Amino acid sequence: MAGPGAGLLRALRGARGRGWGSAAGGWAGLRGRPDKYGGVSVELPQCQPRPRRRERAAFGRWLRASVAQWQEEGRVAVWLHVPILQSGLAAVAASQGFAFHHAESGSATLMRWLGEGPSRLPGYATHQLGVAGAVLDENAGKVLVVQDRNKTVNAWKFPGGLSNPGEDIGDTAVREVFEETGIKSEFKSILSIRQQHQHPGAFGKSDMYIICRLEPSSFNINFCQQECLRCEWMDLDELARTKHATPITSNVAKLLLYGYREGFDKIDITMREFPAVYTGRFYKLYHRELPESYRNMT
Ligand SMILES: NC(=O)C1=CN([C@@H]2O[C@H](COP(=O)(O)OP(=O)(O)OC[C@H]3O[C@@H](n4cnc5c(N)ncnc54)[C@H](O)[C@@H]3O)[C@@H](O)[C@H]2O)C=CC1
Ligand SMILES: [Mg+2]
Repeated sequence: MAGPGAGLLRALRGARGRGWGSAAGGWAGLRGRPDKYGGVSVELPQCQPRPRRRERAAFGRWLRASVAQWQEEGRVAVWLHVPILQSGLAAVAASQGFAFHHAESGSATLMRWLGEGPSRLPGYATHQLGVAGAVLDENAGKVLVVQDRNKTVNAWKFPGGLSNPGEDIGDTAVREVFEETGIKSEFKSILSIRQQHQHPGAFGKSDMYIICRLEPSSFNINFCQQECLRCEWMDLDELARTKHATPITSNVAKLLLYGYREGFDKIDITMREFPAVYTGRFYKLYHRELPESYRNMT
């Protein structure tokens, strides 16, 4: 058979080459992969075109029989990974008690709890992370501030933005400051963390907003016209007093001024890096200064 339907039919006929006459149709060859929590995970094949009524009906029969089998085996949950072009199968699964757990650009993951009592399956991402940089020129006592082009109230704030997947906090601050203002800088510490729920800019999810202390290594502003209306080096003392700043910016400006005058050790949450035991990667631990005698305690 030629044409775009060939891949789908081949995939659906499965490893054993069973035809559409059998109850499960081509899905008979598809197997679930057990996970360590007692659940089972199924990847539906990537194939085109969209499933028609006959394929959806065969999938529904296969799913019903498979779920009954997994229940008999004592499995507590089913995870179903559905490629976006097969989204019609998500509707079939929904009619059998499945619900969306999360989606990436090319696929959706559905879940169904089979265990006793209410579902104990964990939710997906609950927060987005925004990071801003308070870049302080210590010689001049000036701090870098911007006004957002897309906000109705033009209050001063620190340049910043959303973290990319897999990006460290300090790297987001340095990148966003450079993209929005053209200023190069180095991460020194975390100054504050704001958590806000049901955030309109986070599609109703929670928002974590971290402000870092950065040290500049360049001083000529070349700000992004799309994102910013204005960008300036402002006296830190003035930023701490002005009414034309967002409340978080005002509070952190006061904190930064206190550290500038009395010593950054009073305000800094610094970072140390450690090897992660399980993944073989490194993680970053942020905390207030810990004296050497405590660090090396055994
Ligand atoms: N209190 C403060 O001083 C402020 C804090 N924040 C925090 O900063 C972080 C986000 O910083 P941003 O500078 O906003 O991020 P960002 O610098 O990564 O920019 C986000 C971009 O996405 C665009 N965008 C956002 N939603 C969109 C949508 N629905 N459709 C089309 N385009 C969209 C925006 O116009 C902007 O260009 C958050 O954590 C937020 O809570 C943001 C503004 C003020
Ligand atoms: Mg921004």
